[in-house]
Amino acid sequence: MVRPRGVSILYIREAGVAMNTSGKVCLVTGASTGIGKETAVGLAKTGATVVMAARDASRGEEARADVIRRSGNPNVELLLADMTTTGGVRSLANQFLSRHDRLHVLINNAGGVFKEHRKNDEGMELTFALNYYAPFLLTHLLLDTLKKSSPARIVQVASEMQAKRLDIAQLTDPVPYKAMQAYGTAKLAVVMFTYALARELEGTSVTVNAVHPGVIYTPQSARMAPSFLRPLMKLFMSDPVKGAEPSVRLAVDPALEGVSGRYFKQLAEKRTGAFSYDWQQQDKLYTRSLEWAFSPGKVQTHL
Ligand SMILES: NC(=O)c1ccc[n+]([C@@H]2O[C@H](COP(=O)([O-])OP(=O)(O)OC[C@H]3O[C@@H](n4cnc5c(N)ncnc54)[C@H](O)[C@@H]3O)[C@@H](O)[C@H]2O)c1
Repeated sequence: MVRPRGVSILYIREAGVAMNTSGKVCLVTGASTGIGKETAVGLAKTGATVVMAARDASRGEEARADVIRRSGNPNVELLLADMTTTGGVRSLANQFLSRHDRLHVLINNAGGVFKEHRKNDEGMELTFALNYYAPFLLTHLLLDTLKKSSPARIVQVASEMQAKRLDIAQLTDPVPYKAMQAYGTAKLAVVMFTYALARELEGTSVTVNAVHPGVIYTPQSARMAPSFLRPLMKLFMSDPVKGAEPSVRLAVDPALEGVSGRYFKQLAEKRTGAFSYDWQQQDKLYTRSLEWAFSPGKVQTHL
């Protein structure tokens, strides 16, 4: 492995924490733009090997070169996958495992809103597939490796925009489809998954936390608004460097060692809605998701 130029312990000014991550491997999804790309820069600055997952080869390569240039760390890799499909997520896990037998930090960052109702080949609506199911599946495909590498951390990039409750029977293909409602439901599911997984991982040294990155001007937030409003949004919203700070901190701050099953609004721990803490609902969601992922014949989504 090539050592990053200069130092192995860096002071991360943005996150305000000192850490040594050289020799550690971090995987960041949705790393070619926005918060994910800045998270890759932040982690690369700590000296870690950073594996960036992206969908598009040329955008991904461009982003990788930029992360190397800005961090001074040459140990930055790129993997390609479309995370709206089960095959894409499995391919990402396989590509990762064919290169690495250790994973210390998994940042499930890829996300977005599909304005139109679209489904993947398995009949799963795409906003749900990308924001909830992809992180669920990827985490499980990499869980043994995370355990083997522990202490290890999983960071789920959620959102403040969480639905108040969810109906498991309606999850995979909500009808009628309302884009922001589907996004809020998927992000609630991510938070509930975080709490359930933290319980599953009790007794191990693998932690999992969810985070709201703030209100950040990125390609995704820009796409959600009419073009005439974008300059104004850019003026009043935070930039992606700020949006990456919470993920970087949750990934590597030594003060958070052992902290698990929590939700952070930027850098502060917060409570989420009452429904998210209902462990019976969490378990229902978890069990159903395991069936989609690992029981042949049950991947079809109408339940
Ligand atoms: N920007 C905000 O204000 C805000 C607020 C709350 C939560 N978030 C969350 O932060 C995360 C990052 O979003 P962002 O704002 O940086 O937006 P972004 O559009 O810059 O980043 C999203 C990333 O996900 C990737 N992605 C999208 N579809 C994909 C697919 N099918 N396969 C693989 N990768 C795919 C994109 O390539 C991109 O790199 C998302 O999970 C988003 O929901 C953002």
